[in-house]
Amino acid sequence: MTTNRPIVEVGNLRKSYGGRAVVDDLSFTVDEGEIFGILGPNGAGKTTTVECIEGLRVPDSGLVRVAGLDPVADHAAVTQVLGAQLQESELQAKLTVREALELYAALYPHPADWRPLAERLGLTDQLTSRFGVLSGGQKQRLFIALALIGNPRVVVLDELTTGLDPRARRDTWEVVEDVRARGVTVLLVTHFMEEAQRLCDRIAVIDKGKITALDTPQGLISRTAESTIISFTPSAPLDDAELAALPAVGSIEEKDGRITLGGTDETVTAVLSLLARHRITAHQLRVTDATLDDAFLDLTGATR
Ligand SMILES: Nc1ncnc2c1ncn2[C@@H]1O[C@H](COP(=O)(O)OP(=O)(O)OP(=O)(O)O)[C@@H](O)[C@H]1O
Repeated sequence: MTTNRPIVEVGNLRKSYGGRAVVDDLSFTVDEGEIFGILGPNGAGKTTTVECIEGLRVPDSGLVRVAGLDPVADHAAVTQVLGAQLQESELQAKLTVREALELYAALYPHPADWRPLAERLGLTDQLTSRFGVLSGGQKQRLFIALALIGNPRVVVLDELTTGLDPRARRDTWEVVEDVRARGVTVLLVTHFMEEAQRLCDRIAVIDKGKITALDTPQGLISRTAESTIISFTPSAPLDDAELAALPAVGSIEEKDGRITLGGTDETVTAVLSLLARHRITAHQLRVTDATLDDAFLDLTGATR
């Protein structure tokens, strides 16, 4: 449940390297209790943006606030409200899960009790295991536990499920949903559309350092020119020109007698009346929504 009160504010953020703007005038806010996604192609500036929010990089200009604090000037205070996922190289292989939890809990004045946290993240059986022998999924669970151990109000998860198998990825999603259900705001950087579509309340799509769209997953999908895909096998041949003349038709493909059209809801009605007019039956008629994948490719100008 979001509160519509911004807990993260980014205004006209700029960061350049070697004279090249990698974050170019970014502005957005994240509401308390929200799962906010940042999507974008490689090198788009996602990590640079979240590291400015974490106070790990100093912006060239612009404003960043986390719970009203400046992540650079008030860095110590920000680390008390913001939990960030560690990178793998930041934990020693010989450290056990229990030692890591105790070590990180000691860094905070009011840490969460690590035992229920470990239990919730399914780490209880691994407490005596050394970090170096954990599976990818177990390591990610530990990183989430360590990001949450200081009882943060905001947690930043950057490429959380990269390298995980589908089962571990789904388990991790449930953990993220559970974190949010406890009122923690989640800032999620991801390359996985399914992950963004399932988890995020809103998504900022970043390309070449700029926001190209900011909306709910469904809102982003409905911006694509072809929000609906219609496919069917007609009982008799259909004239391509007649199909192309239908309202809002984008792409038309024909393979082995099966026709696939990209369009909108309006196109579906028009296809059905065209078929009825010609007394043609549509076998195996399928109407599906475009996915966030399609929207992402449209919004970042990438090719399918
Ligand atoms: N410290 C640095 N010095 C020079 N260039 C940098 C530095 N950090 C990032 N960059 C460049 O800034 C651009 C944005 O990098 P960033 O890591 O923010 O992208 P990203 O969107 O997180 O990419 P990815 O999805 O590949 O992780 C890249 O071209 C990168 O090479």
